[in-house]
Amino acid sequence: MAKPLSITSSLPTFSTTWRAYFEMTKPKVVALMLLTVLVGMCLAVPHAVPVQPLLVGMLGIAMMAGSAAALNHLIDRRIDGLMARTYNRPLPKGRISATRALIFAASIGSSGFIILYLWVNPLTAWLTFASLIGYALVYTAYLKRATSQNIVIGGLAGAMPPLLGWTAVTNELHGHALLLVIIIFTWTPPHFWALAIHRRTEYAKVDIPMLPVTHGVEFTKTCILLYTVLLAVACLLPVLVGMCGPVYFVCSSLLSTGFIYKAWQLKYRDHDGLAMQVFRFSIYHLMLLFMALLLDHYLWF
Ligand code: HEM
Ligand SMILES: CC(C)=CCC/C(C)=C/CC/C(C)=C/COP(=O)(O)OP(=O)(O)O
Repeated sequence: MAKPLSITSSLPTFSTTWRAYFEMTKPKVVALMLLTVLVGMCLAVPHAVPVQPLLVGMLGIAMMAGSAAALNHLIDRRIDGLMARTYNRPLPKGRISATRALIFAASIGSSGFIILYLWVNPLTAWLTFASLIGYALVYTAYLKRATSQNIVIGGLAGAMPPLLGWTAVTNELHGHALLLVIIIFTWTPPHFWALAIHRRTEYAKVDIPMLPVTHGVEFTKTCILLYTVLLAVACLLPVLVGMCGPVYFVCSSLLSTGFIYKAWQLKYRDHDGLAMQVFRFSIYHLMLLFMALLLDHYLWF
């Protein structure tokens, strides 16, 4: 017997709509960014971080990063709808309209800016705003479609969070914070190009000039390997300037060795699945590296 037709089951509930908005903020990416913000805050002062910049700063930066991510969903809705990895996102699936997405991004972005400006400091508010523009407009709307170096240049916006954490607490720029930015900046290409190798046919289909599409898989694998070596050098800089001690040195050396080994395997051992292994490894690498910075800081002082 045919099942009775349910009208209500196809209507969006409060919880599915809420989940769709949440999904647009790229919560897992923003969560890892917030860890790097926290580390920037903790390393900025030898004592405990004051509660106000800690909580309010994290909230404001999270809101503006979430807004940048929602704008990325809005700008990319057409190509997202054509790629297997992204076709199910709220905008291409019609779970949220473009107007509502824009209102959502503008609301959380402007609220985040006001929170940072009034209750943290204007320097952090403006730097976070620059990161938002860098990711949502410069990278997404322009670089992504214009050059195979899109994520190298655009990666600067995603690398900013530890500096934002630092300025939230001190209200000034410092060379040590820039070293943390350099680490994420050199980490981004191997992080993303590994995924881009795996998804190259989809990027080619929508005419996005990602490196494996424009320069081929072998060249991209070589670049990934070179960037993991560059990243290993960048990871040593905090030790060389006396910012970090032996705990960080040991942990970061192990992580660098692991990442170079994975990238080496990707280049010289041809087997399916290695690219995604490198991508997943990159996420654990960054998370553990920043946890090591934190551990070292509190054991060192
Ligand atoms: C321009 C720079 C970056 C690009 C192009 C990029 C690209 C990507 C892409 C395409 C994914 C999606 C993978 C999927 O849907 O399965 C992803 C996942 C991820 N990225 Fe990045 N990324 C960048 C920077 C960053 C930064 C700075 C962080 C953190 C500090 C980060 C953390 C993550 C995490 C945690 C995931 C996994 C998310 C999940 O499992 O849902 N990424 N990245
Ligand atoms: C204010 C501030 C700190 C801003 C940072 C914003 C932010 C969330 C950056 C994340 C970088 C990222 C996930 C890029 C992927 O975009 P993509 O379009 O290449 O990937 P996609 O196809 O998965 O959307």
